[in-house]
Amino acid sequence: MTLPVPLVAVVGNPNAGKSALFNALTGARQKVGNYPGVTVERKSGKLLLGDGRPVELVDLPGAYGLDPSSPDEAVTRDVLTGAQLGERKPDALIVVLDASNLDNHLRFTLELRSLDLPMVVALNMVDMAARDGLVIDPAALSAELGVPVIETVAVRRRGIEALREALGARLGTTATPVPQPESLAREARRIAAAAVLSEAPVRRWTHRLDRWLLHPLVGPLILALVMFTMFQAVFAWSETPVGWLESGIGALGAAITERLPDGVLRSLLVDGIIGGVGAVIVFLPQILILFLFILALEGTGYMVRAAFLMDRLMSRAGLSGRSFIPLLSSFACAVPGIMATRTIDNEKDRLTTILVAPLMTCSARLPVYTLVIAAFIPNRQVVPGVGLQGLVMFALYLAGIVGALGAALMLRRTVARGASSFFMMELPKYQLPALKDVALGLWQRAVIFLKRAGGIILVTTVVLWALASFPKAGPGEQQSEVSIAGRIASGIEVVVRPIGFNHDIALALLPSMAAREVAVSAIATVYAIDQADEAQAQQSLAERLGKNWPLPTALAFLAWFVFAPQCVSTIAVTRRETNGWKWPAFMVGYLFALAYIAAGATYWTAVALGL
Ligand SMILES: Nc1nc2c(ncn2[C@@H]2O[C@H](COP(=O)(O)OP(=O)(O)OP(=O)(O)O)[C@@H](O)[C@H]2O)c(=O)[nH]1
Ligand SMILES: [Mg+2]
Repeated sequence: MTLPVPLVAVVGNPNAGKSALFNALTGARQKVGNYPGVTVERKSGKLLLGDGRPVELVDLPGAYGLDPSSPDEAVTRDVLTGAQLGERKPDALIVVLDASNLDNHLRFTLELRSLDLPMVVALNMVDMAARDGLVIDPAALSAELGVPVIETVAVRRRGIEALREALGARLGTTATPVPQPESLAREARRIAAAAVLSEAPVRRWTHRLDRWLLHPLVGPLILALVMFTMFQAVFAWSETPVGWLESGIGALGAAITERLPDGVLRSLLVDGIIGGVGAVIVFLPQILILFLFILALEGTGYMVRAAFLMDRLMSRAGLSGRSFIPLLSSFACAVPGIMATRTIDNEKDRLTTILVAPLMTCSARLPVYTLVIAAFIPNRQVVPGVGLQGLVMFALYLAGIVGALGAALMLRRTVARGASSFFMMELPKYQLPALKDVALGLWQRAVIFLKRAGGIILVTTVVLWALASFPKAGPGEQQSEVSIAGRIASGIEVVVRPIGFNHDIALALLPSMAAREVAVSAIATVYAIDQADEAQAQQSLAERLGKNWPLPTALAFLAWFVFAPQCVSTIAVTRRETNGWKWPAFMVGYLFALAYIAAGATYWTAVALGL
């Protein structure tokens, strides 16, 4: 009977280059199977040491530590502790580290040391590190860790021979037990710092910044502060350009009114197109300011950090960090956001992300929020530098995010039950955003917005204008009551009356299914058609709203727009991405229910508070 050959496991963080190293060491002598009872692949191969001794090498799934957060990681832990069915306990380890990610990867190495198995460290990807201006001293690292450290470039087969030799020398020896440090992360950082000979300034900067920006407590606070500043700026910086646009559009309407005789054509142009579409176009500066922030933050490398910070929170809601980018793009529009979920390979993760994406506040809601806020929330400072209006806007965005996390949590427990996957992202270096990229991004945003205004918003507004203009009101009748649109609105009003909505809102709800901004253009158009006298025509839309709507109604309207699935394109793309009507129907149902409840609760709370 022959003794089994020694078993050596290749371990390390995901993407450290384990498989590349495994391939370089074993060549074509590989066997692929499955661990019994789980769908995790077992890849093993034969390796001949320098003296001809054979060794069986096994390529383990990447892991961040011995505390598993996925089935793959559980297999890694079980193999290492000898608990895995169908595997014997390894006799030695090859620990693979990504040199350019040293402090992160060393954490796992330190944890592995507690297994008391002989080990050899492969300091892999030194080519990438060198490219980034990072030089590491393997001898210093070896002295700190108390194990041999070999520099490798797995994909170029560099260091493979040295690694084989070191393994041969190590195999059969016993590891000296080392006490576990109190904090793995701190010890990993200390060792990494001791082993780094030189670092390009940008890497050093990145590390220093990340110490604060990714700090478990300070990091989220800074993120909240950044978002908060963004919404303050949306109001504070836009005042002047919005004023210009408003007076330009006003002047255009006045000029046409002067030149055309009173009639259907003039009403179409002035009340329908200029009044309606113009009411939406004035929000261009705000949208551009919002995207200026988003694009600049992306350009600096901060957005990925934001995703990293959100990952922990999202995993508690049953979403993975992979959902962050789709959800982030949903702040622009849910349609590209939902399409971006294709990168999520876990079906349940993907479905959950699609279903909650519409809760992220898309830029089409911005005009609605801004209009109502401008009309009802006084423009005063809560504390110096912090405006109340920006604060309310921040709260509305936050409500969407909290709603999404809550909904994800519910969905994960019910219709989208299943394990979620874990995801670790590469953090890029910080840099100044490229001016050209930001400018180009803003330009694209402006074009998208104006195309919407000239396309779907224009068409819907004109249709609404027609429905709101005919039949003509007789003496003593209100046009907005007797017109076709008015009658439809009166029907809808019955349903939405209990949550505090009025006739104006009821009228805006249906056309704003085409595009959310139409809520603004619809109200503007109906007011324009309805205006009884010159004095009213002089008032801005916000002023008129402020006079006509009770505050609880306005707040309920805002709450509605946080949750309502008010957009047919989103429903259509959901149908396409989920291959059927089941999930879009479900989405529309639960979001309308949520919106109705939120608006009702807001209204009745506001009424009870005597607002
Ligand atoms: N430049 C460079 N690239 C490498 C090196 N080693 C691996 N890579 C590349 O890094 C990527 C990840 O390598 P893998 O070998 O798949 O990493 P892994 O550790 O097996 O990853 P998981 O199995 O997902 O945990 C691949 O694209 C490799 O080609 C290296 O030394 N230098
Ligand atoms: Mg691998």
